[in-house]
Amino acid sequence: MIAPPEDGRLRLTILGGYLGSGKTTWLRHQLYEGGFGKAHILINEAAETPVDDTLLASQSAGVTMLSGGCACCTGKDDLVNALKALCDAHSRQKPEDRKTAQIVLETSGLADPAAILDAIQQDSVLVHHIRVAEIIVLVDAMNAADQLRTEHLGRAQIEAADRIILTKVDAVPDAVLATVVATVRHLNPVARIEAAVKGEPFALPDLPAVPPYDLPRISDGGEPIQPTKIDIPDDVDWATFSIWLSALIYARGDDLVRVKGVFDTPAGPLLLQAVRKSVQPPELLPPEAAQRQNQIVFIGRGYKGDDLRRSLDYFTRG
Ligand SMILES: Nc1nc2c(ncn2[C@@H]2O[C@H](COP(=O)(O)OP(=O)(O)OP(=O)(O)O)[C@@H](O)[C@H]2O)c(=O)[nH]1
Repeated sequence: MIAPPEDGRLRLTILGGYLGSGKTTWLRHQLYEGGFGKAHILINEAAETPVDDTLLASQSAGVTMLSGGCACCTGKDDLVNALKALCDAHSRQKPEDRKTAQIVLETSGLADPAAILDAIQQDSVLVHHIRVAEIIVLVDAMNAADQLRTEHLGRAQIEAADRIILTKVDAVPDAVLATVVATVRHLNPVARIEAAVKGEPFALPDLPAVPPYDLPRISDGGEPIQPTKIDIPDDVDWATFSIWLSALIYARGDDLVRVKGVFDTPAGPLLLQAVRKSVQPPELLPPEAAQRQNQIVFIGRGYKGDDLRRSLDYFTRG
């Protein structure tokens, strides 16, 4: 998609990418560097998980959480209404502020950016007030092989992009990176391909010419990926909980695509997360996140939420 010239409409950037691909990390860095000016941020998380707004609030003009489901399907109306509200506010701004105003939509990891673009273009009000400037899609170089072989959505996201940013390139050897680049290029021959490490731009090295991953034919009709939120009891024994969580991720990491939780600790709210079997170092959050503590969200397929709850209960209570 080629962005039309400036025409007084409010500029929107759609930031997509599969679950855990690094969207919040990248956006945080861009906002810190002033990359999107003082943009208004719309966040649509797959599981009402509770942290991205606190991570992004301080560097933006404002943050709106869209928690009524994925913005490309069940949450489409919420997205359209939120965009209309922002258009209203934009039309009341002073002319000099209107020129620089913009929106960044961080989609849920389960959203197809093409469907979001379609929803905007199909709305007779939005199409006159919003200009979709760019669709940026982040691709996790560490997990791309698994995701692209098995997830139809991962491929659809890449196909929809104007710009693709490969993330976690610090964690993969050049041989893997070369195959990821070849695969992304095969899926979307026209998008610009860049790379980043924890949000910082990273110059791609000269990579050998290699064939793309062999991608089997898959349909998008498989078992849907679902979020399950579990409240962790305040009196949980943390050592036992950690063992349970590690064992669960080790045993079921291929089904649990994403795990994200915020826990109350004496040092403040602590964010714990994993992308498939890769558990990330814990991160202390700003104190505002404290109201959402002791909740963990699992996003995946092939298990029932109640089974997870029972397993945790059994393990931690003996
Ligand atoms: N090594 C490495 N880790 C990264 C990089 N970018 C992100 N991460 C880590 O990957 C994990 C997921 O990053 P997020 O930014 O939360 O990903 P997301 O796409 O916003 O996740 P969802 O909103 O749940 O889909 C975090 O633990 C990040 O620290 C990177 O370039 N290198």
